[in-house]
Amino acid sequence: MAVHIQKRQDYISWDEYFMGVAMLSGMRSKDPNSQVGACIVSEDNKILSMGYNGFPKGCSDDEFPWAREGEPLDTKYLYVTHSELNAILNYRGGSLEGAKLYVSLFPCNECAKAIIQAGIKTVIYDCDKYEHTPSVIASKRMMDAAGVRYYKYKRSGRKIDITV
Ligand SMILES: O=c1[nH]c(=O)n([C@H]2C[C@H](O)[C@@H](COP(=O)(O)O)O2)cc1CO
Ligand SMILES: [Zn+2]
Repeated sequence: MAVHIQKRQDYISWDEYFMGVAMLSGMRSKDPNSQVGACIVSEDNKILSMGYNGFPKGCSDDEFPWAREGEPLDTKYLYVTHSELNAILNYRGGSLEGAKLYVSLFPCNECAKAIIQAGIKTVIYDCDKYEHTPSVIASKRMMDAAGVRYYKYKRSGRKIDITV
């Protein structure tokens, strides 16, 4: 008689998988203060794109500034591309209509515009450390108006350990 072998039970969930991929992408960031990662997923759970915050192509990580304070031209803010925008721009396959975005930090107002216009319908975020800033308040206002759903990722507490 055939022996029935049960499937593994401790496999990671879709949410752990996609937020894990977003966080892993963020580990590529050179930003000394905030490493942000994003992962765009189709409605049927296929990964479409990933991104992290960094300077645009050709703009050297060693020459452009990483400072948070000082003259505007001497800070990172005028130069850095956010993880969500990078993930949207990295996708060359066509439409993102109806897609989901996993991101380790709540999207700012500029990313919210790109998310809405790209047709992304759901945002799953981890940290919301800038929730009281005008940028994030405006972001939520726009996503509410545009019908983009957003919800906080529920951390499972599972430690995902990969040795590479
Ligand atoms: O949605 C976002 N996505 C994103 O990639 N970022 C990036 C831009 C900067 O490199 C960094 C924020 O820097 P800081 O926390 O030091 O202000 O995170 C920042 C936001 C703001 O919410
Ligand atoms: Zn942004």
